[in-house]
Amino acid sequence: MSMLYALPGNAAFARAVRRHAGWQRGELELHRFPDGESRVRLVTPPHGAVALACSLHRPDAKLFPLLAAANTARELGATQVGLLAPYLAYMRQDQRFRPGEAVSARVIGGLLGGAFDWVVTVDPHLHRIRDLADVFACRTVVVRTAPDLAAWIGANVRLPLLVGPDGESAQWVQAVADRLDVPCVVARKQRHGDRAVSVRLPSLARWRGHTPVLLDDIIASGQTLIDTARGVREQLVQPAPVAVVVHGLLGRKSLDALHGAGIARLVTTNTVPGEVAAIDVSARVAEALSAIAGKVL
Ligand SMILES: O=P(O)(O)OC[C@H]1O[C@@H](O)[C@H](O)[C@@H]1O
Repeated sequence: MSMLYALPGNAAFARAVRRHAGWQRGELELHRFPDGESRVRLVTPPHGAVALACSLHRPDAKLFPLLAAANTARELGATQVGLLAPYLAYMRQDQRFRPGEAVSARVIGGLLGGAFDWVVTVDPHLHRIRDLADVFACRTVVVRTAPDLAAWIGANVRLPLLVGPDGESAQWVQAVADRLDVPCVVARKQRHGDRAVSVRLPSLARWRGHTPVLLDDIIASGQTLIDTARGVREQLVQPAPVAVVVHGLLGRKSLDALHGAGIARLVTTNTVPGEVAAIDVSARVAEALSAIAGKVL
């Protein structure tokens, strides 16, 4: 029997995955003490293969409970302990940008790779580090969302022109464009700070009448897509752009700013819960989970 426990905030995604995979629900309780420490309890005794579901948006406070739960599952007899992290944090800090900086992608890979037998995640931000296996000591499985993004665009957007805001987005843009057989362009981005970017687009003149679809892997402050939308609208006044993103790490303020920048509609997958998380990737995540757990057994 395989069991899936959800860390707080992950219940809906875990439920959907369990339904597809036929895994049993494990109940997990998390208590925060007044001093900020936490206590984890696996209310349902673990047995067989165990997975913990925890999307690692705003990761720092989630990491201790996650490691404590993994350790406890193992101590109490789980035959394998895996992590289902629909969003994997810290992949963007993949080099020492300034002397003395931590390469956080390697730190998180070492930490989670040492605690879990395997990790299943969705479209991690792999750029300079090409393969999760280069930073994780355990097995890793990457679920690609291109089929889901393509299906949503195909069903909801008339005459799409895919627009990637920077070179890093090219891998996602190309994969979706190939599936839909639609045109795509990729802009150039310069980052000046956490919330300051400038995006330079190629000429879009030949795509008049197409609906621009801004496509990216992550939306955090929203500035990348805001600046891309501004550039697109200068060239293609109508129809207004839509934005399709894998991981929505944004709050209400950024959402308002995106609509203010003229983005008609923004959708993300449900790797991070939120009001625009309309593209459900739980079925293929469930498939990956069962496949890796089956291999390890
Ligand atoms: O501009 P915000 O939304 O803050 O950050 C998201 C961008 O930062 C990049 O690493 C991502 O690939 C995405 O293009």
